[in-house]
Amino acid sequence: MIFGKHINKYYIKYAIPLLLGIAALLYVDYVQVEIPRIFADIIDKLRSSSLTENNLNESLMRLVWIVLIMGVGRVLWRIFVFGTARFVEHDLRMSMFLHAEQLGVDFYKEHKVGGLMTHFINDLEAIRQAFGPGTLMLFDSLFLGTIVIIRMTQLSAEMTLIAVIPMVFMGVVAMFIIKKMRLKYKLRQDAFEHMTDFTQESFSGMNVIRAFVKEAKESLFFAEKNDDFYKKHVEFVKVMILINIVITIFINITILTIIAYGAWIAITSDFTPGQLTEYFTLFTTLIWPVMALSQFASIRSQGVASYKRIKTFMDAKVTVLDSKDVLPPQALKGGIRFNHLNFSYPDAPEQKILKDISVSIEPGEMVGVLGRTGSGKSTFVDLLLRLYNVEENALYLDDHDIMKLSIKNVRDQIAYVPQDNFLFSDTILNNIGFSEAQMSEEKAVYYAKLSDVHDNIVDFTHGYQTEIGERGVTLSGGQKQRISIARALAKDAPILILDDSVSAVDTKTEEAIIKHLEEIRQNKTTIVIAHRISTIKKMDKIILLDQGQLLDVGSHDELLSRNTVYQEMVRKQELEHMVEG
Ligand SMILES: Nc1ncnc2c1ncn2[C@@H]1O[C@H](COP(=O)(O)OP(=O)(O)OP(=O)(O)O)[C@@H](O)[C@H]1O
Repeated sequence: MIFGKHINKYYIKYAIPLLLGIAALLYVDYVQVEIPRIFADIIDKLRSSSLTENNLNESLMRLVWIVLIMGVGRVLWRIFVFGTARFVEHDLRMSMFLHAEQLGVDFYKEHKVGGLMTHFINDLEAIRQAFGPGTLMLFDSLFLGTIVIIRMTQLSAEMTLIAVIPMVFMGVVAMFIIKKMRLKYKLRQDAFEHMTDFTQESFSGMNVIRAFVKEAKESLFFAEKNDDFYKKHVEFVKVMILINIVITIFINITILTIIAYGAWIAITSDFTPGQLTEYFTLFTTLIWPVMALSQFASIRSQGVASYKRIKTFMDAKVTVLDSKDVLPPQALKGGIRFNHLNFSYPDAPEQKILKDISVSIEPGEMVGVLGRTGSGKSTFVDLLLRLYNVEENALYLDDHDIMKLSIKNVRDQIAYVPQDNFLFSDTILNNIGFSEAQMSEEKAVYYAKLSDVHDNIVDFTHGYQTEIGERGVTLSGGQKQRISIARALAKDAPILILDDSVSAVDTKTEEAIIKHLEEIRQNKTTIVIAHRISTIKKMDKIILLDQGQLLDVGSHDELLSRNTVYQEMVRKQELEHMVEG
């Protein structure tokens, strides 16, 4: 059993199956205690030669019934308690994923993917164990332990006192060890997280490692993390073993005491051999609740440590949220206005990335964004996607302050080709059709042709059904870029943003794509970040950024006639072009 604000709701949601499971468990415990009594009865009747065939059959029938009830009961509590724990794990994983989708770019900058994966695998498993087997062990040990002790006390209060005193000592010692175990488990999980982080990053950067011939160095680093995890794991296991040793020692001491004391009272009093047998059987039945209690403590301490880690993740603040006075969904025409906008990234508030930007883009305009590397071009478009919060009245979509529009509303109206051209490990068709539930191949072909990638796709053996990524083909940088463009075009949104998205294609392909954009994006706003002036030369407007400042806005001819920085850029690129021949 484990409690916490992210878990408590599941006790209510799954109260019925949980209660049914616990009821089945308690009933099994209740009938189970009857077994020693039946054996004692048979033994005593045998000793006094009063056992008849009828008596024996009756006792055997009772035993059969008890075994049957226990069998059915055990299946029931497995289904209800363990099954519920699986549902809880499933639901919690779902809400963790939903939360992960809400968390902002700043969170993913701070937390590594490998570590987050540990929450979704190991920590959830520890919580499931605490919720399912943990709950079962707690109820089982408390209820079975109590009824066994009551029955043992009825048989011999003195002997029960002797049996229970070591158990109490054992409980106290175990409590100290369990506290230590919780700490060791946390250290083990942290070490595991570091190892997973490192592994994930090494796999992602395998080509860089190979290119720099750094396999040996990486192996050494990995060995360090692996050794650390091994040590932490062994330390944790040592404490687990210690607790088992303590329990075993105390139980054996108690068994020895009971045998000696039981034999003595059997000789000196009217305690019958049947009663002594029942007492021993009850005591052996008591071993399970004691073991279960210690296992419960171990499972729970792991569950609590894992829950704390998951809680930190679940409590991570979603910083980009809809404002309280959010407007109802608006159909946007594609007008954009920056109004003296200043922007700093949340993790570096002192460093101004965009400074006093004021510029307007009319609906349907095709706009190029140009600037040296690091001048703030990606930041400029990221703000349009509402990936970050901006000051009020600093950025407008049509006539609406972006901060007053719902995030969904904003993002629904924008199609985006990211700089890294991320594609999913799925078919090409599903990648192009990402904005729709199920895009027809015909439609995907239309957009692939516009992005000049159709001919490449049909060359693959499985065409549009070709799997991309780990399980499928590896695409070239240019192919990836063009599939990303097709995916964005297929969304057919009022605003389209291409963040340096034609850099990996040759000039001819680039020209073809831009021409297609001009044709199909009439009356829809298109923003293209580029490094090559040739990409944006013919656009309605070019926004020139430099060190986060808006240097100039105008057509190619206007900028060429008045802006020295632009003139210099044109001159340099013409020279490069000539050198490339
Ligand atoms: N998440 C972030 N946190 C802090 N600073 C950032 C973050 N992302 C970018 N920056 C900084 O903001 C500045 C502008 O970056 P941005 O990516 O917008 O430039 P860019 O013009 O698109 O560059 P490039 O042409 O190389 O893509 C850079 O100095 C960069 O280091």
